[in-house]
Amino acid sequence: MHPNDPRLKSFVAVAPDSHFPIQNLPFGVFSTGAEPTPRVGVAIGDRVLDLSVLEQAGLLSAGSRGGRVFDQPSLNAFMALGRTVWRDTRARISELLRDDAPRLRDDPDLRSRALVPMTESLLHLPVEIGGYTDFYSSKEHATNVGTMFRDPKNALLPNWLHLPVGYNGRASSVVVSGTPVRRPNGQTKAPADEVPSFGPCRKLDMELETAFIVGEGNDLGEPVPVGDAERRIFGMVLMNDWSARDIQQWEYVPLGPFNSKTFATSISPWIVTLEALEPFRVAGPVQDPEPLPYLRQGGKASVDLHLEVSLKPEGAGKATTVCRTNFRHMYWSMAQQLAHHTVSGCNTRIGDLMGSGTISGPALDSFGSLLELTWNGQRPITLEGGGERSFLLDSDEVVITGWCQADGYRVGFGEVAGRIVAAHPADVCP
Ligand SMILES: O=C(O)/C=C/C(=O)CC(=O)CC(=O)O
Ligand SMILES: [Ca+2]
Ligand SMILES: [Mg+2]
Repeated sequence: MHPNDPRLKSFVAVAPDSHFPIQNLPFGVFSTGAEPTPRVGVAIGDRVLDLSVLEQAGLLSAGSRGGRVFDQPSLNAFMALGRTVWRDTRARISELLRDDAPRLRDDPDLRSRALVPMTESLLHLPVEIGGYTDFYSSKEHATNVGTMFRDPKNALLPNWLHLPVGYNGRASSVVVSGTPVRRPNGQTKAPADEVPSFGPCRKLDMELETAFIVGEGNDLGEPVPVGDAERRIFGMVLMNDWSARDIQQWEYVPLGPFNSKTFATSISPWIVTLEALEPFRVAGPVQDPEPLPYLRQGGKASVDLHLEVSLKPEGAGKATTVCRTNFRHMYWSMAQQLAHHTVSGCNTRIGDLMGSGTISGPALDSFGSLLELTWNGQRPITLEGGGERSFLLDSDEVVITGWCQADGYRVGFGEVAGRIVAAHPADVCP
């Protein structure tokens, strides 16, 4: 049976609302208190399947030609083996986890070493990220920000419908879910101020995004054709592109965001493979005007991926869901983003992270940032259990989650979470 077959069941118990049924099998890097060396695992129900244990037991042969690939602190070595190996490995893992497969199921010693409770696992950044690019591919988001930051009458800039706008971000500050996020200090200047001042960001925001991870790079000078782009994508994660709006608004002209987005970018720890997302592929929005030939892509360019953002102040009994939306609203696809990124001859490398851009939908509660949800602070959000928010306060926690819904199970991403910690005192900063 194909590993995406809805009839598959695992001998590992999987709750119906779990994000990690046997049809998913996302890859990540984890460690435990008992074995603190990070290694590669796959999520199944509330367990992590330790691929380094299976590899050592001779049950996985992915790295047979290139040494051990799962006994590694990142997925880069495994990704380097190429797409056929990614697919064969996922199929092999699926076989080993099936409820009718005795090899792992009936070996209590191997099972206890290979299946680790997720609650006992520390999840790490799954890949070594050499480069990080962030796109700007939601038409609704670009229209909203253009309206607030620039000219409501010309909210969408003239290039926007012709190319997937993006900028080169900062790979060094990409962190895994759960890492605290320190409020940045920086320069700001409100329109009424005569000169800029220095201090903690007062408009700290989140951005709901997904990102894809390049699994096969391209050589310098060799663009990736749009039709060849998807087979190079290993998989997707959830991403929160934390943004300091007051710093951004002053600094971004004319080269784009700089310090306002480099203090942290959080990603979810499990990489959901493009293969697992295959059953949920859908067409994206109609593109009018038709893009130039190098960006033309037919077929199911998008994914029906439900997304939610919640906000929880420290000590609050309950989180408030502030956004519900769907990845399928995105105007520019991942393949178009990669084709455009490389059309100049720019090379990409295994492990490069490509952010989708903030994912906003058409409805008022489907906007993917507080900037849009509160309309730059003019319409604060009411929190469950009292209080309101325009932008993030210290100790607030933001959690992004997302899943594809099948009949009776979910192929999900887990979550990406981050809590805000107070800025360093501005007077001790240089
Ligand atoms: O329109 C602007 O000036 C800025 C927009 C953003 O901050 C969004 C950005 O980081 C790209 C995105 O996430 O869509
Ligand atoms: Ca962004
Ligand atoms: Mg960032």
